[in-house]
Amino acid sequence: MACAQTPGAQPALPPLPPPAQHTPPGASLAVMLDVLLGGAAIAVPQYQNPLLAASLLLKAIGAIRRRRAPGVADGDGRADGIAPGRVDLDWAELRLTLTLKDGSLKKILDGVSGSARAGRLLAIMGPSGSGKTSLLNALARQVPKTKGMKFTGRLTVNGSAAGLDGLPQAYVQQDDLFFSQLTVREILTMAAHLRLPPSMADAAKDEYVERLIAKLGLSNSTDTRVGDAKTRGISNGEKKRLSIGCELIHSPSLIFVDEPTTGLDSFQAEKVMETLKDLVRDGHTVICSIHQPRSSIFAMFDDLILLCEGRTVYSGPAEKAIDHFATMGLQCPAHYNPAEFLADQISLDTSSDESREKSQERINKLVAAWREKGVNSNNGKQIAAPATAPATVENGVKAVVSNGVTQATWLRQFRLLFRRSWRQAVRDKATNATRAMININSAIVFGFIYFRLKATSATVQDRLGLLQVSAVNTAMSSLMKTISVFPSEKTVVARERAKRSYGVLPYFLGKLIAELPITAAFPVLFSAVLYPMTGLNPSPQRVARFFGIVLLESFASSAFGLTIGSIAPTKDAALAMGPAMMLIFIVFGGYYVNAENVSALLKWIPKASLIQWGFQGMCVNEFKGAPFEEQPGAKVRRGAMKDGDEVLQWLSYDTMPISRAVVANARIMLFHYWLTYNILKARKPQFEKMEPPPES
Ligand SMILES: Nc1ncnc2c1ncn2[C@@H]1O[C@H](COP(=O)(O)OP(=O)(O)OP(=O)(O)O)[C@@H](O)[C@H]1O
Repeated sequence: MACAQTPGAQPALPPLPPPAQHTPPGASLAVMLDVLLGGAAIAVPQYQNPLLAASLLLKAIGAIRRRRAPGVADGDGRADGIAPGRVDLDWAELRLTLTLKDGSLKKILDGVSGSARAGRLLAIMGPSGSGKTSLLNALARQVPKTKGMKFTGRLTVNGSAAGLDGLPQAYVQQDDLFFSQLTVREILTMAAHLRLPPSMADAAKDEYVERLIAKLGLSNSTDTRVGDAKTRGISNGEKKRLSIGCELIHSPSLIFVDEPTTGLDSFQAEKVMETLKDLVRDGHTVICSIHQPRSSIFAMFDDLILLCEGRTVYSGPAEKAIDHFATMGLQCPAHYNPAEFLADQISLDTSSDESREKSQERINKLVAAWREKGVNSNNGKQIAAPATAPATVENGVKAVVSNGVTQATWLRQFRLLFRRSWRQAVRDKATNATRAMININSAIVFGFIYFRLKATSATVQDRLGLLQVSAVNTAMSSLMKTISVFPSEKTVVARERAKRSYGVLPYFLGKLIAELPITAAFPVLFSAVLYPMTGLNPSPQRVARFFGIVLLESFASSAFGLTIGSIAPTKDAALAMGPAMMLIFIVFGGYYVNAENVSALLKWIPKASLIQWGFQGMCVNEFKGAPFEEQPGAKVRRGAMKDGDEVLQWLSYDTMPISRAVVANARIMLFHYWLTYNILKARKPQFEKMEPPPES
């Protein structure tokens, strides 16, 4: 017996269109697209209603799933049908244990068993920390590699463990990560061009994206940028649907969705769940975790797993959960949201010692009862309700359109990723304008401090100070720009790489080349304001060289920032590490410490200091062969230097050509690019391997 709906709950959703008719395999891709295009002609007016639009997503995906393309030759490995077929997932005795530093064992998942059926929406519910995400990770075989973690259990697809290999699956993570300056259409188009078969024409991919946008209910936001904390973009619900859309590009059989409604208002949450429900109706196997849904969302669940402290409390048809609790003497009051009731029963009440004890006792009883039931009925394996496959689901596993791994050539990947980096870099006008202002302001401030310096012995200290300040400012502003952006970008890239959407090299090269003009613009701006104000050596050749030295130092610093950003686990960590390390390079930047006097142990630091090489290059450029002006009537100070060469002698730079500083900074830049590339490559997301349960 299910609880009655909560009064005031959302009105019933409009009925969904019936699932698309099953078409026998062997139809062509052109036919598939035809259906998509033709279908859209009828459906377009309905997209004004986002609920209907979301529900229609099914038809598009379904059409792709069920028909084959003429453009997709059998020879490319996707014979007989684009679509992944029916996938039934079963698992038993899943255990995730973590050995903590003190030697104790933390049971994250404690012998969880269950199943998910094609054409049924399975929800995993439980209080925070109960293991919902861990179970999804385990089922997706994406348990992040962690020291001390052990992952055991049995997992089968359509009754076979071998079915897991190459299974087209999608995992929509809880947080929606995108390049913020790209629009909805651009993001989906890129995903389509990377992950759909190359034999499908570009125009067809674009058309497909348009249909997908419409059916995701994103038509009104097609050309809206995703946005970020600084710039308002699409709503959170739209972001979630965009995440789902990106994962659906390759029409996966199995879809995992972690907390799809978290952070959404009830209307948006319902729309997202409708989208999932539609996919289920088409025969996809959808498993989602959810915290505490409203009753209308609970009513969409076909099957339910209740987790508490990593243990199963219930696993079976959603509508029977209340009955199961009733047999334990836990009666759901009338007119009460069943999801809320269930959540209350399996939550630990920590408000007082007494209530904690009482709730813990109740939870233990529920776990024991379920274990007992499971052992008696299924030899320890709780299986969800026998699934009735919807009429549209084909029996047996069919070949797939794509397993989501990139299908694009190296050059294609590079072009797509270059374009994305370019758009991300140039469109962020607010950040670029702020950086430009900061550089201009710094140049004006330093320009006034060192205003119109004369080329005399009296200004040697000022000029050295100015050159050191220029080297430090160039390095710091480039470093900060990079480390404030790259760690977040790295997270998006790591996620995309986990899906094998593209390689590191095309991404990294595309990024470096696309960002070249923006990386160059700010130091050029800084120098263009500073140089004329301060009256440094006005010879055109020296001016050009100064700009070149600053530019190269800026690139080297940006490359150093990439290394920091790739090592640091978070943006905050990068922001702490970067300036602290740069401070060492400042101390050994040529002005405060003479490299010749440094102990053997520290000799490498000035050599690695991009500031030192920048400063050295600027000094040689400014002083080499530069006579000092006569100062009639001025008192000649004791020890005053008579020309620029003497300054360089004093600095121990007299035998150094500018080329040495240039080559050194170029080497530092290339070294950090190489290091970053290798760190990115090595830091591929790694997952725990599932081992069989100990008893088998
Ligand atoms: N890699 C890990 N290292 C340490 N503890 C972990 C790890 N993974 C999971 N845990 C712990 O396992 C428990 C379950 O975590 P999980 O994220 O699966 O819970 P959840 O039900 O999804 O929680 P929420 O609803 O808050 O997201 C938590 O106590 C969590 O701290």
